[in-house]
Formats: sequence, C-alpha cells, structure tokens
Amino acid sequence: MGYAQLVIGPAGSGKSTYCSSLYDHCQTVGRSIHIVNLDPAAEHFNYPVDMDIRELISLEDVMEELGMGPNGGLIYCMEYPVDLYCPCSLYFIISMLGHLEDSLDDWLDEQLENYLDDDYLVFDCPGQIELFTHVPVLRNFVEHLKRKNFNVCAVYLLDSQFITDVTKYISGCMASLSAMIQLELPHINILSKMDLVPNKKDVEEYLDPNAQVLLSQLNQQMGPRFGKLNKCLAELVDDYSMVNFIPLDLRKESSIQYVLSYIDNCIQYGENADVKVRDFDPEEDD
Ligand SMILES: Nc1nc2c(ncn2[C@@H]2O[C@H](COP(=O)(O)OP(=O)(O)OP(=O)(O)O)[C@@H](O)[C@H]2O)c(=O)[nH]1
Ligand SMILES: [Mg+2]
Repeated sequence: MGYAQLVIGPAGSGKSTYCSSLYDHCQTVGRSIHIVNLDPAAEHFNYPVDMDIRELISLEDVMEELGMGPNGGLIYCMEYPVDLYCPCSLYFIISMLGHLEDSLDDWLDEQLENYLDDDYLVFDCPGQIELFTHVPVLRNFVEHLKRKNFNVCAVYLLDSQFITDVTKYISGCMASLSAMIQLELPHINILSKMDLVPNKKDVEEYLDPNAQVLLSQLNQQMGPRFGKLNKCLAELVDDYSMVNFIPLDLRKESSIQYVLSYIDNCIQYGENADVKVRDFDPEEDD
C-alpha cells in the first residue's frame, strides 16, 4: 500500500512552496517522503525532485503535437511555459498532458519500480485549474494510482489573500468543489500563506463558512440583480459542508505538522504500521 498527496490549486497558490516545506519538515522529523513534479512548465525547485514529468515532455512531443519543426518547437518549449497566465501556455500544458495521457501511466509504472510498497509520494501539480476541473487527465492519472494500490488524497491550496474579498473566496470554493467532484478523492482544503494575514480573526469566519454570512456579504458587494445567484452559491457551499479550510503558516513547524497529520489521517497513513507493530509485539506472544 502506497500513500499519495495530489497537491492542486490555482496558479501561484503556493503548491511548490508547500511541497518544499513539507519535504524540509519530513527531513527534520526523519520521515521519508518523495516529491514528484507533474508540472511540465516548472523551472526551479526548492526540493529534490524524485520523479519529473519533464522527462516525458520532449521537444519531439511538442513537434509532433503542434506540427512544428525543430526550431519552432524549441522556441515554443522555451517561450510559452514561462508565462503561466498566457492562454497559449494553458493550451500547451493541457494539450501536452492530454497527449501524454497513456504514456503518463506507463511513465508512472516505470518510475514506481524504484519505490517501495509503502512509500509516500507528493505530487506537485501545475496551476491550470482546468486540469482538475475540466479535462480528465488528472482524474485518469489518479485512477491509475489507485489501481497501483495507492491511498490518494487531494490537497487543494487557496491563497489566503483571496479571502480579503468574498467574491474571490467564493470563486476559490467553487474551483475546489469542482475539483472535488471531478477527482472523487478524499479532499482537504488548505488556506495557504497565513503569514501574510496580519489578523487571524479576519479569516476565522472563512475557515468553516456560514452560508448566511456569505450570502449577506455577497449581497453587500454585488448589485441586487445577483441576489438569486448569490443565494444559490451560498446554498451550494452549505450543501457541500465539506468546504472548510485548514490554515497553514509555513513559518511554524506546528502548523505544517498539523496539516500533515490531518492528511495522514485522511489517507490512513501509519495505521498499517501500527498493525504491523502490534502483530509482531513480542510481549503479546509470551
Ligand atoms: N509569504 C508567503 N509567500 C508564499 C508562501 N507560499 C508561496 N509563497 C509565494 O507565492 C509565490 C507562488 O508560490 P509557488 O509555490 O510557486 O506557487 P505554485 O502554486 O506552485 O505556483 P504554480 O506552480 O505557478 O501554479 C512565490 O513567490 C512564493 O514565494 C507562503 O506561505 N508565504
Ligand atoms: Mg508550482
């Protein structure tokens, strides 16, 4: 049985930074963890990359997919992935990952041969939310992981700066819900970059949102003609009472530890180990 976190969330929400802090934390506490880069556009890493999807995306792939010659393909590779907000870049990532769908599974199988049965993998995903809300590539990837006997959970990061504005917060919630429904995985929402929130009290009401409060805030910000829509949105958040957030402050080891324990619990990490220990408890045999 393997364990995996799929770290998702909008561009710039802090996924790669979270992965690197998690890695450092695990180093400190002497725990083994492997970080996988699933972002074909990533350039710099603050963690050792154990598996790297960029090994799969070669110039040949781009040339074949986009019908470009070697020079055009190279320029495309070099230029577009840099600007993640560029629609062409979005197209690039989605089309490349879509193109890779089958080979992604084969690549994973090949890579997993180097790992042990109970290894813990953390997948640092690209920030194009369409990848987990619209197209099935990540979902299929997750299904493959599950077939490989992995307990997987989605870790959705939302930048705490989003919640200075209730409309942005609702849009973050909707994207999270959409990922939750599309991926059908145990799902944990994290409010990232808490060090940038001066007063923690400001965010408290958003951690476990109350539909009525959200509704009145939305109505205050938006014109009366959005009243019905706001009511539906607030009800939706309420219906899926799973939309709550755990705050994460990377400056504090205790905060990282809390989030990690929460996730471990969700994917039942450690439970098997307990069983194994108990099974071979010499005192019990006496
Ligand atoms: N203050 C603060 N800044 C953060 C934190 N996490 C990330 N950042 C900053 O936010 C920016 C984006 O962080 P990344 O970790 O690259 O975000 P990402 O989600 O991996 O971004 P993409 O891969 O582009 O989708 C960087 O400038 C980080 O330094 C945090 O906890 N606190
Ligand atoms: Mg990243």
